[in-house]
Amino acid sequence: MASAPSSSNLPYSHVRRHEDVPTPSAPPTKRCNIQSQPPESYEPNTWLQQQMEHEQQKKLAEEAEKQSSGTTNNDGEEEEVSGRPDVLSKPCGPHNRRFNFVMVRNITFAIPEGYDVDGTNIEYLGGGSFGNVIKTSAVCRDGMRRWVAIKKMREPFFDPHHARRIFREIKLLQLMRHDNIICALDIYTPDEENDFRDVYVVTEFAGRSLYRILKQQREYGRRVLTDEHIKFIIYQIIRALKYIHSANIIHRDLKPGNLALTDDSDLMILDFGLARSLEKKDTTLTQYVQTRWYRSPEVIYWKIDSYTNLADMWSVGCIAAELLTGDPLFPGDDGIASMPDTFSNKLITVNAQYQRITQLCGSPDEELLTKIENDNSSAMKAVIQSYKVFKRRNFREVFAAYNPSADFIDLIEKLLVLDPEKRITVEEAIQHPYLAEFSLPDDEPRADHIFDLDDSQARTRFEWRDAVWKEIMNYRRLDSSPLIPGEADR
Ligand SMILES: Nc1ncnc2c1ncn2[C@@H]1O[C@H](COP(=O)(O)OP(=O)(O)OP(=O)(O)O)[C@@H](O)[C@H]1O
Repeated sequence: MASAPSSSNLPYSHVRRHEDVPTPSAPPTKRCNIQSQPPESYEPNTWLQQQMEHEQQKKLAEEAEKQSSGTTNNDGEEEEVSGRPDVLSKPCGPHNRRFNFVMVRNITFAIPEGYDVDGTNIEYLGGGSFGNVIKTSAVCRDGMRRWVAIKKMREPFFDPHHARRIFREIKLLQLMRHDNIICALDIYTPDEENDFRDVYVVTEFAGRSLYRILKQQREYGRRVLTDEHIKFIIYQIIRALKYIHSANIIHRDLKPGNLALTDDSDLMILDFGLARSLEKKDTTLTQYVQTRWYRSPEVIYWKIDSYTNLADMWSVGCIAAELLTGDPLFPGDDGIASMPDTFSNKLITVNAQYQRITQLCGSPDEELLTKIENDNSSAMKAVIQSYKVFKRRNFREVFAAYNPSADFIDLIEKLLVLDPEKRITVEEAIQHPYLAEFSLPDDEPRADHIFDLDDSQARTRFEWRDAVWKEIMNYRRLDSSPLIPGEADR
């Protein structure tokens, strides 16, 4: 494998390192006079951290003021973290581990013995439709203490569809081995087999999500991601996709919320809940799989025969443009995404987003309309033809205010192409001149085999539950996995 380019050429490290972390029991530093503007030289997360500490300071000051004026908070608001973290359960679950039960934002997290459960060191990272995530740290088998993210799955066996999603995510988090892709460090449950309800997946804490960084940029009206950061971020996404696509997997949910950035600008792709294998014909390959704003036109509008991993490349184009401008490229009306996925609803509801896409990328040409007709129906073609027709715009003019390089424009022009068959592939994108500064072909690995997710057969939710149980039982711990007490002596 070629060595990483010398750090003098790079503003940050090329490949992720597993950094040691300071002992988290140290009290958080209290700072005063924190600048509201980022200093000239900074890393995005350092700046973000400062803003968050600033906000925290303000909150603490407001609370202190309330208390001194006798107006204590009696409105029933819960503390962020509560519980009795020093009380360990009896050994339980499939591996007879002991757990602390800690309440974070009204959600009880079972945290295995050996992890840091001091409330002041636990941070709530966020929650989506499938789980809630907290950050803490743990001493690992290689002797290092790492920050970790613990995801408690939300009602994992609610129905077969949901259970399969959890199964897939767990499977992929074990199969993926790449610097820019999150992998599982621990998978556990405190439950016994006959009462198996909760699933926890532990991954290395990968930094702040790009969604948060971009949101803070907007809120503070200051661009923190430089052109160099943007290029390095795009390079790392494409480097990861090269690996993912070579394993015949489509991510299907690339968006800023699923990308995390460390202080060194190392990027990790998170969350493989919607990923699927390319080979399997799968009825859940619906139009509603990707987050709407980053979804490719062939996923939203026309038939999904040509829905290959090129849909991920469209998402990269949307993310790249958002990194440049700071704003989502095609913000649609998300409220309508909850409507039933019928043909007519799709046509009614997609209008706003469709218009935004075609205003920039142009309406389908005759060649694409013919493909749409062949893959779908003449009715579908007629509906698409009934929409207002736009000509593709000159990207250089559209983005001129942001001063992008000619190479950047050339890359996004090749990513944001309506016809997936004409869109740039990941193998082509990684060789694009825009990324030449970072590209090291010998250090852009492909997967060494095609991943078999073993998820295509129809199963009941109980069968999926059994399959997840087996995954927990058979999970092979890594050197970077948290140490199970007593394990070091074995
Ligand atoms: N390893 C990690 N490091 C840093 N942040 C993380 C990590 N894992 C998850 N997060 C953050 O936790 C939050 C919620 O996680 P996640 O997106 O996995 O939940 P979800 O229910 O699957 O969400 P969605 O509905 O988008 O699929 C997100 O903001 C994400 O950035």
